[in-house]
Parts: sequence; structure tokens; C-alpha cells
Amino acid sequence: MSVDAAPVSELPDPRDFGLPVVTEDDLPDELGTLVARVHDLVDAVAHTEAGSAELAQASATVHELTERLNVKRRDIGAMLERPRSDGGADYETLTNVVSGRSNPAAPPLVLEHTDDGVRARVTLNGTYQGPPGLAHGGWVAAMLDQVLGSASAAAGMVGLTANLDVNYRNPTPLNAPLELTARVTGTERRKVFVSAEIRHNGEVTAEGTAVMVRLDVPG
Ligand SMILES: CCCCC/C=C\C/C=C\C/C=C\C/C=C\CCCC(=O)SCCNC(=O)CCNC(=O)[C@H](O)C(C)(C)COP(=O)(O)OP(=O)(O)OC[C@H]1O[C@@H](n2cnc3c(N)ncnc32)[C@H](O)[C@@H]1OP(=O)(O)O
Repeated sequence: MSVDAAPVSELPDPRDFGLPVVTEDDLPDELGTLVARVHDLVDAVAHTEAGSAELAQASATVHELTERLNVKRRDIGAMLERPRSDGGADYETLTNVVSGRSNPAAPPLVLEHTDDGVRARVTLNGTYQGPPGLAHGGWVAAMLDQVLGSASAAAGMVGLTANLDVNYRNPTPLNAPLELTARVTGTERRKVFVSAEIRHNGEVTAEGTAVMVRLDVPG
């Protein structure tokens, strides 16, 4: 693959795109606890066999809680800034549906940088079900998209997915540890070519490739 655009060494600052930025200090520990509990709540709701009275009471409690939390809402698009050891910063979308720190709908995918890209670990509960007992193919694609985008960003090239190809090699299990790996395989002008796999017990369940198109910083 030809390389005729040098990767930028620094990630763009989301503020240059007009996005609000928060730091970990802005996030109370209690938010993390709430997110984890609501994540479990969604699973409980999806699978409960409780009776009518119990369900009615739970609905009222949840409705009241929703109204209380909605009193003060964060702007959509908020980015979380995390300082890096080299003095730079990493950014992640706070409510990203796959890995967002404040999103109870996120599995969540926990990402780390590796020598050649990124690795993520995740266990999907029963709310990510597609076929009985198995992960939904759309979620498999979403998780691949996330690590593919993150691998591009980790290499200093933040972009949007222009094309995503997924091959489902084996069923992806629920309630079992999964490992995702992704890396940049080439660049061409603003295009960044990336590839990724999902593994369970070392066996590939799905693999994906994407073309990310690098974003130009406004101005
Ligand atoms: C939003 C601001 C964010 C700022 C954030 C700052 C810091 C953030 C830091 C970290 C973030 C970390 C991780 C992110 C991780 C994961 C996120 C998940 C990824 C997603 O979930 S993302 C959502 C889904 N995604 C979209 O919502 C895209 C919709 N789409 C468009 O917005 C445009 O379509 C765009 C921008 C893609 C291109 O538009 P454009 O006008 O800029 O560029 P243009 O068309 O000129 O193409 C330039 C070159 O790409 C080639 N090209 C174009 N399309 C192609 C295709 N389909 N297949 C193959 N090649 C293609 C052309 O052929 C040309 O190639 P060539 O150079 O060879 O001529």
C-alpha cells in the first residue's frame, strides 16, 4: 500500500471541531457506579419474569429516576480527554455506544494501545443477543468498527469510517470473554486502511477491514 501522506503525530483537539471536552476529574466516581448498575438493569429488564405488581413499581421508580437525572444534561458530542504519559492527550466520545464511559448501553469495550495498534477486551451480556444465545451481527460489526477507528486514531489519524467489510467466521458467544485487535495496514492520501479481528479462546469469530477517511481540522 502506498504511503503518500505522513500520519499526523498529534491527535486533533476536539475543541477545534467545536466539541465540548471534559476530563476524568469532571466525572464523579458515582457516575461510573451508576452506569454499571444501569447496564445491569437493562439486562435485568430484558430477562425478568417478575409479576405485574413488581413491574409496575419498577417502572415508576425508573421513570422518577429518569426525570431526576434529566434535570441536568451534558451536551451531545462531549469528548473525554485523558492525559498520556508523553504529555499529549487521548480523546474518546463520552457516550460512544460501544466504549463510552458514561453510556450504560455500551458493553463496554475496554481499549488499550499495543505496539502495532489497539487491543480491547469485552464480555457481552444477553442484551446483545441476535440469534438465540449468540451476539448480534450488527454489534459484532459495531465493535469491529470501533477498534478499527481507534487503531487509526491511535496512529494519529482520526477519521470517519467510509467503508466497512465484515466476515463472520464463527458465532460470537455471549457471556464469554472476547478479545479484539486492530491495526493500520496502510495509508493513501486521506485514506487509512485498517484491519481487525474478534477472538474467543484464540479462535477468530469475525474479522473486519475498513477504509477510514482522515478528518481535516477546520481552518
Ligand atoms: C467529528 C469530529 C471529531 C473530532 C475528534 C477529535 C479527536 C477524536 C479522537 C479520537 C477518536 C477515537 C476513536 C474513534 C473511533 C471509532 C469511531 C467509530 C467510527 C465510526 O463509527 S464513523 C461513523 C460512520 N461513518 C460516517 O458517518 C461517515 C459518513 N461519510 C462521510 O462523512 C464522508 O463520505 C467521508 C468523510 C467518509 C469522506 O468524504 P470527504 O468528502 O471528506 O472525502 P472524499 O469523498 O473526497 O474521499 C476522500 C478519499 O476517500 C475515498 N472514499 C470515500 N468514500 C469511500 C468509500 N465508501 N470507500 C472507499 N473509499 C472511499 C475517496 O475515493 C477519496 O480517495 P482518493 O484520495 O483516492 O481520491
